Amino acid sequence: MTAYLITSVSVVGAAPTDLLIRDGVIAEVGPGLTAPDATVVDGTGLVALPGLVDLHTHLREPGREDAETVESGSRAAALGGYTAVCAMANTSPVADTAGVVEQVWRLGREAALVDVQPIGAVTVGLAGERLAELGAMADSAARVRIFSDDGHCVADPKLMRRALEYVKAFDGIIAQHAEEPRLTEGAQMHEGEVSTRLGLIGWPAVAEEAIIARDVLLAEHVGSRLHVCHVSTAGSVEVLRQAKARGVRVTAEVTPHHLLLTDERAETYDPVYKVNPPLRTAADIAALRAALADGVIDVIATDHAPHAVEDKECEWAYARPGMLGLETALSIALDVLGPEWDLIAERMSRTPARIAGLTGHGVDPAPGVPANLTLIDPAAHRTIEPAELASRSRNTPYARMTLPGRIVATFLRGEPTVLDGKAVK
Ligand SMILES: NC(=O)N[C@@H](CC(=O)O)C(=O)O
Ligand SMILES: [Zn+2]
Ligand SMILES: [Zn+2]
Repeated sequence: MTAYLITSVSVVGAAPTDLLIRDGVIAEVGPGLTAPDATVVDGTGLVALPGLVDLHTHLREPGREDAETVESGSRAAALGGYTAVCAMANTSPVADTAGVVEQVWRLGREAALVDVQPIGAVTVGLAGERLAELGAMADSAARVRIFSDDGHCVADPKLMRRALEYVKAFDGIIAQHAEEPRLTEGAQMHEGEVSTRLGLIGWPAVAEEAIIARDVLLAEHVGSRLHVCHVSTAGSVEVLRQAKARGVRVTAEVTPHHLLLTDERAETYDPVYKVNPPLRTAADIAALRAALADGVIDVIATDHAPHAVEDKECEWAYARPGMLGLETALSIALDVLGPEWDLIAERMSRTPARIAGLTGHGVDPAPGVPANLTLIDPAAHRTIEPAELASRSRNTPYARMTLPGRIVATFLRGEPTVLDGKAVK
């Protein structure tokens, strides 16, 4: 194994120091280190963060390898500064058995660009009718701890209750896509002034808020862990704030796009802006940003949702919802939060690693710690060109936008997956 000496790097915003990586771990931290056998990486002007961890990634394999594969999504993740991603279960076949989650886990190991932690489905085929083999997935080689029907809501309260009860035995989590389906039939975008003007059927904020309110009560009743996916409204933040104040075991995520983009994007009729939950209003964005700062929202998760050209470059009504996120998330966080490195490390690495139970991730560089880290140049800017992304899909909402920050290097257990801003393999 090659040793790496990263010189004059700011660790999570602190004064510059050197980091020596040897045998997969951080061997030494301190100014003026020497190591003749090590490859030197000049860290001047760069910030080192614990490798980012994404709680919500769609890798599309098995089933839609034309849109993304475990390998292409892993490469996109590494280029975005990630060292671990949790892969959602809405594949084809659905990841609702030990066999499928083990296949995804194995593909992740083979790609060896990030740690791929499969999420298991809550219900068979995401159909919302009966529980999947949660125990078998938990006991499998993939050691699944997070279960989600993401893409669909576990709408039946009895099933949701049983799922929460079931995973309690192994401290599992149910990650809910909060959408009351009866309130979003035919919905195309956020229900509000813009949807009225455009004449599109709206997806009301209350469809999300009603499910979160119900689920925090169920989680409280059962004493189980609930995670709320892609929180998008100010009202959801208030429900979560109250639940957390009561001590409910609930965590929540927000996506980069819900922190930046509003429903006015729909005026372009460009389906790249179609996503679930939909882009909301400036007031929602303000509430989400405040909740991220004060901890009511625990993490930024990408909801990286690659889609093939034919599923996206069509009429708005027929386009699939979802947008890319892995390669731009840190830049959006930097744009939205500013150089608040400790907060960024907390929301994008330490807390998601803790929620997912990924030991060895989400730990700041220090002697003896697994060398999972990313180096960012905060002063650099880059213009997003969809064709240059590592993802197999092109549906980024940030095309031709100039964003702050550039990932210079990412290390997974001491081996670079990205160097000089380029994927190593
Ligand atoms: N976010 C989306 O709009 N789409 C996701 C599913 C989901 O996260 O609900 C997808 O799988 O494409
Ligand atoms: Zn979802
Ligand atoms: Zn999703």
